[in-house]
Amino acid sequence: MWGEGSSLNIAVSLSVPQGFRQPKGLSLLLVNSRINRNKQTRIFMEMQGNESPTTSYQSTINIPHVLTVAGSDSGAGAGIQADLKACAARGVYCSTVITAVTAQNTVGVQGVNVVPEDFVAEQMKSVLSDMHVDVVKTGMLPSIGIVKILHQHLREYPVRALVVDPVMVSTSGDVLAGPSVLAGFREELLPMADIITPNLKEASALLDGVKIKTVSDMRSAAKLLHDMGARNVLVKGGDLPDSLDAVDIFFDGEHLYELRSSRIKTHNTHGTGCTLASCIAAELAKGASMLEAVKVAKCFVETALDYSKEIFIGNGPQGPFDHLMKLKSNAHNSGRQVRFNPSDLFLYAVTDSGMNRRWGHSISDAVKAAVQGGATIVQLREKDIETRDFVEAAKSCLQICRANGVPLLINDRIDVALACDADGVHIGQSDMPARTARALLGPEKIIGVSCKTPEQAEQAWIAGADYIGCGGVYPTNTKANNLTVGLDGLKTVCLASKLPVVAIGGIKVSNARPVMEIGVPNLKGVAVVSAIFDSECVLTETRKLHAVLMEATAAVK
Ligand SMILES: Nc1ncnc2c1ncn2[C@@H]1O[C@H](COP(=O)(O)OP(=O)(O)OP(=O)(O)O)[C@@H](O)[C@H]1O
Ligand SMILES: Cc1ncc(CO)c(N)n1
Ligand SMILES: [Mg+2]
Repeated sequence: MWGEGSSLNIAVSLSVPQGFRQPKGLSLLLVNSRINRNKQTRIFMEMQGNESPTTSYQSTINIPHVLTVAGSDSGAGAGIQADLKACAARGVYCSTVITAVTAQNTVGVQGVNVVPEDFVAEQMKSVLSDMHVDVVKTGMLPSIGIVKILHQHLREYPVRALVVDPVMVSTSGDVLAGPSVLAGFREELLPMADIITPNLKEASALLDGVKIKTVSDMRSAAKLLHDMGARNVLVKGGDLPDSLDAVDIFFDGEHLYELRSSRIKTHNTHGTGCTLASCIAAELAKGASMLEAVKVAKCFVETALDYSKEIFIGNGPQGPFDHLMKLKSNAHNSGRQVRFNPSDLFLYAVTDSGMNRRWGHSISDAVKAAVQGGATIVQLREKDIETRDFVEAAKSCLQICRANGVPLLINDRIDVALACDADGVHIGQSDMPARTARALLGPEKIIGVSCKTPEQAEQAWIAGADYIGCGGVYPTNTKANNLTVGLDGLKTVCLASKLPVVAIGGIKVSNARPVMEIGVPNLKGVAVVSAIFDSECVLTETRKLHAVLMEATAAVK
C-alpha cells in the first residue's frame, strides 16, 4: 500500500548545452538511479539550458499498472492483444510478457510457437525489476516451467493481486495448454491466485472432467475450485448451452453470486475471456474490490459485444470485437471526417433554433440550404433543444455536410459532438477548456475558440485550438450582453493571433465587405447566424452573402 505523507521529494538540476531541448538524459537518469521504483517518490527535475528559460518536468501521478503474462494472437482478438486493448479501454497501463506466439485467426489456431522459458523469465525480470506493477494477469501458460518462473518472480516482486485466466482450450476447440500443465495449474497456480476465471471446459478440466452443463453445475464447480486453493472463483458461462442470459458464477469463499447480463446475439465473441480477466485486473489495479471488479468487467464485455455486433473482421465463425468502441466511426461507409483547412472559414454558417422555428425550417433543411448556397463550414448552435433531438439532428446534418465536403461543428456540447462523431466543436471562454476538449475529442477533430483579445488568442493557440472566432464585429441581437470589439478590435486580434480567424457578430450582406477588406492574411472569413437563417429562403441569402465575400476577396487581392 502506498499512503499519504511519506512522499520523498528529489530535486535534480542539470546543465545542458545550448540547443538541447528534449531532456533525453532524464529517462536515462531515472532508469539508472532507479529512484522511480517506489510509487511514493515524487521527482522534480529542472533543466537549465544556456539559451532557453528554465523548464520544469514534474512526474507525480501514479498510474495503475497491469502486467499480462500471456500468448500472442496474430488475429489480435484474444491473448496479449486483447489484454492491451482492454487495459487501454479501462485507462490502465499494461506491460506484457509473451509466453507463446500463436498463428491464429477467426477460424482457429493454425500454429503455436512456445517462447523459451529462460526468455519468459527475462521478460518478467525486465518488467518487474523496473516498473511498479499493481496486478499480474495470466493467460496462456504453455508449460509447468513457466508457472514455476511466475511463482518465483511473484515471490521476489510481490504485487497486490494475481488474476489467473486458466487458458487451456480456445472456444474454437484448439488446445492452448495441454494436459501436462494441468497438474501445475492445480498445485502451483490456483493457490497463488486471488481469482481464477475458467470457462466451462476449463473448469471441467481442472475438476478431472466433471460435467458442467447447467448453472447449478457451475455453482458446484466454483465451490470445488475454491477448495483447491483459489481465493475467488468466477466460472464463466459464455458457452452455457441454451442460455438466454450470459450467466457467470462468482464465489468468494463465503457467498455465491449469480451474475447475469443479457446475452448479446453476435458471433464476435473471440477473446471475451481474456478481456474479462484483463478488465478485472485493471479494476483491481485501480483499487476496486473483487466483486466490484468482476461486475464492472462483465458489464464492459457486454457493452463492447453489443457495440461490435455488426463488425465484420475475418471469415471464420468467431470474430473479434472492438474494445475501444471506435472502429465503426471510421468505417468506409460512414463518410470520412473532413480535414480542417483554414479556407473552410470563408462562409461559416451558425444555426439558431429560434430562427428555424420562426420560419418553419427543420435544422437539417436549413443546413442543407446553407450548404447548397455556398456555406463552407457549419456550426450547430442549439441552445434550447432536447439532447436526444440534438444528437439526431446532428447525425442527419452530418450526412449532408459529409456528402458536400463541409465540416460540421457543434457549439459547446462536446458530448453531442462525440455522440454523433461530428468534425469538431466551437467553444467559448466560459465553456470547457480547449485542452480538455482536445483530450476528449482526439487530434483530428476541429476546435474553435471565441476570443476577444490577443491574450485569449494566444491561450487558444497554446491549448491546441485550430482557429479562433473573433467578435462581435458589429452589434448583434443573437447574443445577449455581447461586447462589440469593432473592426479595430478584430484587426488587433488578427494581427496577434497565430491561428486563423473568422469574424463574427452582426455581419450581413450589406456590411460584410469592410470586414474582408481589413486585409490581414489570417482573417479567413465571416461567420453568420441571422444573415442567412433569419430568412424565408436560406439558400438565396447564403448565395448573396457568398457572392459579396467573393467580390471582397477579389478586390483585396
Ligand atoms: N454473447 C454474449 N453476450 C454477453 N456476454 C457474453 C457473451 N458471450 C460471453 N459472454 C461473457 O463474456 C465473458 C467471457 O466468457 P466466455 O465463457 O466466453 O469465456 P472464454 O470461453 O474464456 O472466452 P474466449 O476463449 O473467447 O476468450 C463472460 O462474462 C460471459 O458471460
Ligand atoms: C493466445 C491466446 N490466448 C488465449 C486465448 C483464449 O481465447 C486464445 N484464443 N489465444
Ligand atoms: Mg467463449
